Amino acid sequence: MADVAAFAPSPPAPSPLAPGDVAADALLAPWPMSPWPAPLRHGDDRRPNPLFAILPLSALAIGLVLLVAVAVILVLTRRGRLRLAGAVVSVDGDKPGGAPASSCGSSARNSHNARCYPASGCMYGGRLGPLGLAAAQPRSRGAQVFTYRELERATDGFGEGNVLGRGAYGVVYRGRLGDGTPAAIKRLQLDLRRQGEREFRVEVDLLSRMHSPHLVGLLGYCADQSHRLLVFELMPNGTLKSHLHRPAAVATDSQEARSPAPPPALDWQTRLCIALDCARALEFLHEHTSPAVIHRDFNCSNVLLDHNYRARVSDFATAKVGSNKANGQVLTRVLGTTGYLAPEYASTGKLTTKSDVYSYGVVLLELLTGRVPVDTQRPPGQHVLVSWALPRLTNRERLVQMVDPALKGQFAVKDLIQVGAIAAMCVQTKAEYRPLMTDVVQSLIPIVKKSPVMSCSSTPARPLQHVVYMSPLQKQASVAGKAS
Ligand SMILES: Nc1ncnc2c1ncn2[C@@H]1O[C@H](COP(=O)(O)OP(=O)(O)OP(=O)(O)O)[C@@H](O)[C@H]1O
Repeated sequence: MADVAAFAPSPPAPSPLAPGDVAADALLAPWPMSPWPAPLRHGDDRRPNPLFAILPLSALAIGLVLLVAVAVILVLTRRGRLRLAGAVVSVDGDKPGGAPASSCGSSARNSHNARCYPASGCMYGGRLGPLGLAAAQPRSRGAQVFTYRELERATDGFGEGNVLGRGAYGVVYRGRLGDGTPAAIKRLQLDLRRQGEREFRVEVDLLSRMHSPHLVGLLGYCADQSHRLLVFELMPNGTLKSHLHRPAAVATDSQEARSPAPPPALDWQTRLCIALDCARALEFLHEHTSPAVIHRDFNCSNVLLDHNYRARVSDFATAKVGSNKANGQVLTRVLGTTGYLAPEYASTGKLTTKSDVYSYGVVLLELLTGRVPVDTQRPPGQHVLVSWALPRLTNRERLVQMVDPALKGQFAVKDLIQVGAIAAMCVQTKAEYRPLMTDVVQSLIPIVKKSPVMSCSSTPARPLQHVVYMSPLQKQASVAGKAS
């Protein structure tokens, strides 16, 4: 009877029905839908159904098993993610199968300010297939969301004194974020047709997912009402253009116009390091992302230099995520900068990663010669850098003569010939003959490494101790300089 007492219901509340009515009521509907057996009623002397004891216990056991299963799945998923993230980081290294120069393991030690995010959402990172990684990774981690007021405070109310430069889509200000981080804050000018909105979205979308030490980092953004701002890592040494083409930069860059003295010309070693950094940036976009990203506006004002003159590629406003079609072509309206456009892209709008390779070749020529891509002030035949340089790149004597006079002959002719050959390949008229950026990287690595003062992370703005090459004219000038 003890069993019966245990399952006996509490005394019924006083009922408005007569005793006979209660019985009739119970007969009509004894919990018809319930899976549980009906409890014994007063005066019922049948033994209780044993299911009463078994079912709650089995439910408890099933619950426990489910909990353990969920916990195991969570642990396995997390391990898998970490492995994927490790692979993302390792794709950007020097050694084909070894530890990457800029991997997380070495990034803290490297003085070139390498950044990587082992657990961040690098949707496009790694040769890991287009969808698997995208599905496994969170969308974004690094980019913070700022309010307009925060960025207004960071730039002293967007004061003219903080202007770093002006681009087609807006003004870039130097700023200091609330936590003290220096930043370059780009305030986009949206016109009535909200032009600039697409560019804003593309930059946020791509840069918050792609992380490479060779791309400028997006710290955050602001989309407060009609304001659109992008917050980048500050690159203290500005654009490559401002170092290579000083007079043009002074005319357009108010910040640098106020600088007391122009910085010394970039030396040969620094130029080689910049060339390699840029090649790695494009290699990352083309080969280590899926689908490939085509920068579409690679030029020397989109190459920014950090405090060690290490280069990072910026400005993804017009970047295009390549198609997965077999021929890898994207048909698009022609955007980009005069003098850097690949001929097939300029004439037909057919965009491929090889269009970026051509633009890279032009930048390489600028590094070698110190000339701008198009200069109508020069004598006839010398207006367009590529057409002027191409026949000279394969002739040793003429190649040496075309080198930037600011280098004062301080370069190794052997290296020059090799770099000239790479440039010649990149600016070939036929896109299919141009190399892949991976090939360019692999060709540049030994040239950069074998240099006697090789240290891409050292401060470069100092003359080399040894003169590797000096033309007779330069020798004369040097002797005259020393004598005076
Ligand atoms: N992260 C940064 N750190 C330091 N300076 C920067 C940074 N980003 C941009 N700048 C400065 O701001 C200028 C304008 O940059 P922005 O990206 O808006 O235009 P651009 O690339 O020069 O030209 P366009 O957008 O028309 O192609 C640059 O030339 C550079 O001087």
